[in-house]
Amino acid sequence: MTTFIDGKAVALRVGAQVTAEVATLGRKPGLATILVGDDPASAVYVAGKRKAVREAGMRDLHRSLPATVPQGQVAAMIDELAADPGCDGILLQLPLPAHLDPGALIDRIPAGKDVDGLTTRSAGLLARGENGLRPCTPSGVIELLASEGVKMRGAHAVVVGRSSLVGHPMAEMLLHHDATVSIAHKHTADLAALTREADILVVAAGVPGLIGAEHVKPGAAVIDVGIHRTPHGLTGDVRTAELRGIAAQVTPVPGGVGPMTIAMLMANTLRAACG
Ligand SMILES: Nc1nc2c(c(=O)[nH]1)N[C@@H](CN(C=O)c1ccc(C(=O)N[C@@H](CCC(=O)O)C(=O)O)cc1)CN2
Repeated sequence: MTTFIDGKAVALRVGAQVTAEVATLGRKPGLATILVGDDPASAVYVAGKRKAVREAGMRDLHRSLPATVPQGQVAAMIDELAADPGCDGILLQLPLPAHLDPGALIDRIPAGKDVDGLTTRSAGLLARGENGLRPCTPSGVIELLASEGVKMRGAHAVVVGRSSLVGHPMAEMLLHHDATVSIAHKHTADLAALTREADILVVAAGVPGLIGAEHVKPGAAVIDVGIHRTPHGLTGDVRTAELRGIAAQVTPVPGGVGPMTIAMLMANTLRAACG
C-alpha cells in the first residue's frame, strides 16, 4: 500500500495553528515579499504567499520591482524594510534576473527577519544546530515526514540535489533528526544504486521525471520537491505513478511539498514577530 501524502491538508493544519496564535499576539505581524521582474511562476508563488499572509491575519507589505532594477535599488528597499519596526519578515523571491547578485541581496536581510532562512547567518546557525529561522521547503518536508510518522532517527536519507534553497539545508535538517544522510548530485556515479539504499528519498534535482521505480527501495518514503510546468500541467522530479505498490509514502505534485513551503513561511513569520 502506498500513501499519497496530502500536503494541502497538513499545510492547512499548520496555517490554522499560525492564525490562532497570531490572533493572540495583540498586533499583526508584517511580511514583505519582494518580487523582481515578471517570471510567471514566481508571480504565482508570491500571490500564494500574499493570500496566506492575509488569511493568517498578518500585514501584507508586498513590493514589486521591474526586471531591470539596479542592484542598489533592491538593496535600498531591503535596508528600508530592515529598519521598519512594522516589518517582521523579508523575503526576496527567487530566481532573480541574471544581473542581480542574490547572495549579496539576501545577506542584507537581518537574521531576525530572515523568514526564508537563506542568509549566510541563518545557514551557519543551521549548520551548527543552533536556533534560527530555517528554509521553508526543507522545514515543510520535515513536517510532512513527521505528520506521516516516518522514522528519521537511524534511517538512511538520500537527498538528490545540493542547492542552498533545498538540498543542502534539507540534508542538514535530516542529520539533526538523526538520519544517516547521503547527498546525490549530477556527478553522482550510479544514482539508482544510491537511491535504492534510501529509507527516505528527497528529490530536489530540478529534472522532470528523474526518479522512477528503478530508483526506489520497497517501503521507502519518497518526497518530490520538483515542480515543472508542462503543457499537460504540473509535474515533479518523480514518476510518482510508477511508485504505487513500491514506496510506502509519496508526495504528489501538485498538492505535496508546495503548499508546505507557504505554510512554513507563515510559521517562520510568526516566530520572527515573536522575537
Ligand atoms: N525566496 C524564495 N524563492 C523561492 C522559494 C522559496 O522558498 N523562497 N521556493 C521556490 C518556489 N516556491 C516558493 O517561493 C513555491 C513553490 C511551489 C508552491 C506551491 O504551492 N505549489 C503548488 C502548485 C502551485 C501552482 O504552481 O499552481 C503545489 O505544489 O501544489 C509554493 C511556493 C522557488 N523560489
